[in-house]
Amino acid sequence: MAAIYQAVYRRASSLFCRFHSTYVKKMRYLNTLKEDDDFCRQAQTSGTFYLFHNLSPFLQKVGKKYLLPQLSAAEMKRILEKLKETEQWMEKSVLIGCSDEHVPHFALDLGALEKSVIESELQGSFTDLRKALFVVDVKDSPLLASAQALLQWHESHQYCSKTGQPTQKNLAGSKRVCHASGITYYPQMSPVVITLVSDGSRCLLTRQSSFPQGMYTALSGFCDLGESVEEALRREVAEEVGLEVESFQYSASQHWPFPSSCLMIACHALVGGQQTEISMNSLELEEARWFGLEEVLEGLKRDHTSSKQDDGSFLPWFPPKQAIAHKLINEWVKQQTSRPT
Ligand SMILES: NC(=O)C1=CN([C@@H]2O[C@H](COP(=O)(O)OP(=O)(O)OC[C@H]3O[C@@H](n4cnc5c(N)ncnc54)[C@H](OP(=O)(O)O)[C@@H]3O)[C@@H](O)[C@H]2O)C=CC1
Ligand SMILES: [Mg+2]
Repeated sequence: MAAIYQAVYRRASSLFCRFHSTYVKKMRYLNTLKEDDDFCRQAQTSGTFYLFHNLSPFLQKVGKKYLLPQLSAAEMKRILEKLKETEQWMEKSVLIGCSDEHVPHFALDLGALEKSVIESELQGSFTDLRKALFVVDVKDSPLLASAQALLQWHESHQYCSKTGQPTQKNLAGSKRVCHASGITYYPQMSPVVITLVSDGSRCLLTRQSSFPQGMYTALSGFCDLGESVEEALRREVAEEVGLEVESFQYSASQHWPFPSSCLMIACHALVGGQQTEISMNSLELEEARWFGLEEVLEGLKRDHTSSKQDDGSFLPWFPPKQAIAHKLINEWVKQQTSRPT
């Protein structure tokens, strides 16, 4: 009985919170969808769907642009009918957001179904995320990354790690439950500190051997269990380049889906003017060096194609604006150019 009252309460509060801002109403609506399967099932009939196929998002190329189409529930049903599948498939979707007008958005992976039929029917193609993320409109990248990450999490958490029994997704896909052990599993992100180290007039950028040739970025590292962001930042800078951080400042954070979901916590760090000699951990890094303002300004003008020189060498370039390292580097340039001379 309590569950019914709870559901009625939630619906009533979401309907009568007219005094709240659009944002608050939106967050409360999304929370109700996550908590109330019946409410979410009902909402699906008026929702929109982003399609994936084995974790590759469906994109449509229009001219030079790559669009991220949203299918209506009716179009979703038509596609499933064409594939001779039942509407039940829609319940395999996961909630990834909603519009200000409370139209819920879902992501659905049709990986078990015939890809070519869907692509020809919808006039587009399923595209690897590592490409898709950088060709869609930059405002769509975070949604694409989180949708794919949530679908990937469900795919890799089909069984309870305690009982080995299958786990069940709730309608919105915000959790999975093992009914044998009663354990609830929630999607996780691994916290990573990414740090642009500066000595006041230079910034320290690094390369791993796995990076595209010529690309340098800020150093980064996963937080160990039990570590604060501060402790992880100091440890990673000491571990990777042998320097001691004197002070640091939080900048911003970002969900990053590669290789699996990380929460990038971006900071600027200052090292003491005297101890700036880098001792690089060559197990982790291929290169780590100081960059002056001029060299950074030049690098920001390049990308992976213009970096390559006629003699086969590569001039430094930096991650694109979809990566939070780009923001750190631009903030450092602003700091440098606004310093009193
Ligand atoms: N968005 C952006 O601007 C940038 C994002 N990144 C991302 O930051 C992440 C971390 O960068 P990286 O420098 O490689 O990290 P680290 O410096 O921590 O080194 C990677 C090592 O961390 C360990 N590790 C891997 N996964 C995890 C995990 N989930 N939790 C704890 N430890 C882990 C592994 O060590 P072992 O093999 O010993 O287990 C791995 O070899 C990467 O996913 C990278 O894609 C990096 C730079 C820029
Ligand atoms: Mg690292």
